[in-house]
Amino acid sequence: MCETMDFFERYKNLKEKYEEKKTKPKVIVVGRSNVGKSTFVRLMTGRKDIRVGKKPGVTLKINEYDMGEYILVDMPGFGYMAGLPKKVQEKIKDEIVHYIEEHADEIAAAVQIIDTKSFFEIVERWKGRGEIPIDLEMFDFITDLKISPILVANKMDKIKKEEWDAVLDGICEYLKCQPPWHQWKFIVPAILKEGKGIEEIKKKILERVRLFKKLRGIE
Ligand SMILES: Nc1nc2c(ncn2[C@@H]2O[C@H](COP(=O)(O)OP(=O)(O)OP(=O)(O)O)[C@@H](O)[C@H]2O)c(=O)[nH]1
Ligand SMILES: [Mg+2]
Repeated sequence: MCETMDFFERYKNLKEKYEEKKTKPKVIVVGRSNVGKSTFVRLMTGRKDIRVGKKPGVTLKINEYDMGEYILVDMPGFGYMAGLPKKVQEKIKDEIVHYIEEHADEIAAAVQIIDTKSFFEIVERWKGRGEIPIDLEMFDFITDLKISPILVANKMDKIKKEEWDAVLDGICEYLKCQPPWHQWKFIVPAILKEGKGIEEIKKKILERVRLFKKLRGIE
């Protein structure tokens, strides 16, 4: 899928449409439950009322935060959520998918966060069951809609420093992107609970938002 990520072309096509409707671009934050989405949104907004928690399933609603240049959208997690029936989990996933489809033309970037250590274990478990791992399904879904991804490999404090490159290259392979990982500008290793990686992610968000606006003729 990496070869087909022609976002420039997409933005250009959208320009005409958006000359009429000049809404602020959105930046969505997606990922499984408990990967650190709200930790990230808290860091970005400085808002202490945003709940983060040890158990999966803390955020159950889609929350939008005005960041000035764009709207940051905190999403509930998809996948397992503590104490929630499967039916509710499915409903939440449907809401996320619906939101992304409905607003696809307004979304300048998607910050997809993974818990790097459990990512491998979960992907293998799903594959073993013959299912498409939900993280990979989400990445495909976003890039199929031609939304520019920023993949945050979070909780890198759980990985030994000398294994970082091999682990990040492994993620690339799962995403069907040729290693080495650092040639793909959309992958950012992070330790969000310590604020590490946040500046790099901010930079990438602003690059995408500004390009999106420029090509849409906003400002
Ligand atoms: N070890 C480690 N833990 C982290 C890191 N970032 C966040 N966490 C912890 O992971 C847990 C979940 O964080 P949240 O930000 O609530 O995760 P979320 O993705 O919003 O979870 P849901 O709302 O349930 O979908 C919290 O206990 C955080 O402190 C990190 O870089 N390293
Ligand atoms: Mg949350």
